Amino acid sequence: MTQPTPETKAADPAGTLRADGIVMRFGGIKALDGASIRIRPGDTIGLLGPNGSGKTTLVNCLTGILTPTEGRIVFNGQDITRRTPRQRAHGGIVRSFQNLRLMPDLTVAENVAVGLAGLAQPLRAAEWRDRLTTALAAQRLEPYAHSPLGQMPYGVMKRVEVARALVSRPRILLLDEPAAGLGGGDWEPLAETLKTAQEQMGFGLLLIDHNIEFVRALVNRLVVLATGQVLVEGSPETVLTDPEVGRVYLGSLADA
Ligand SMILES: Nc1ncnc2c1ncn2[C@@H]1O[C@H](COP(=O)(O)OP(=O)(O)OP(=O)(O)O)[C@@H](O)[C@H]1O
Repeated sequence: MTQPTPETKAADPAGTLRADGIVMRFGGIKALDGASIRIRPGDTIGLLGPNGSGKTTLVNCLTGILTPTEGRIVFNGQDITRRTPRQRAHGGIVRSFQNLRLMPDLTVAENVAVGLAGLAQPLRAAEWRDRLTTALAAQRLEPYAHSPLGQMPYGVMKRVEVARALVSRPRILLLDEPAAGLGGGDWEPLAETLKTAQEQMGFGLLLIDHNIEFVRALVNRLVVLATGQVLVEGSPETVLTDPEVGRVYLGSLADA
């Protein structure tokens, strides 16, 4: 089995987000049991694991929706374990949600612009427009900018959700199942646009998705959770051929 690599704090570059030894209890349930992860600027990491293994809980701890029972969240060398989601978003830790939180009666551009509403500093009009235009272009949404979102195909809606996260220029982007519900090759435009945006903007990306092809198209490192602990981490090639990962996770996908 591939062992998680011990990583030293001293090696963290500026803008690194890390979770150290996170335990999260919900009453009698231990959703996380000492999980650690490190996301550096420029990293692209896929977080995999069976249903209920703690993936969303870990992301919720990283973004401040949950305060862990034990362990620390550190960003840019500072302990942010008790900071609110809003404070973390102002620092550049941005997420999208597993279920779309879009407004179908507003246009595509208006939905993307919602991502600018919570910025720490109000933007000048020119900068506001520039960010919106860049985010729409990054997700190839210009042709739909002025159309009501509710009339768009599902694949476009998923790209709107990502553009809404990109518009705030994240340093760390956390995506929870961005390709969920995209059948066939419908995930490919999302993977392409996201990859290009990540390369151009240089943010650290942590991605949860059960679509292994989609994840492989985007990430250069995989972390597999099982029962709230990191089972394995490493390159996609190493992790996906690990017998333990096959048994605990990939087997469950085949059964689904
Ligand atoms: N708010 C909560 N209250 C009680 N139990 C919770 C809560 N949130 C998560 N859990 C439990 O914690 C465990 C981990 O859940 P989590 O949603 O993090 O798993 P996951 O790996 O994201 O699963 P999935 O792939 O199905 O989204 C599960 O047993 C779940 O039922």
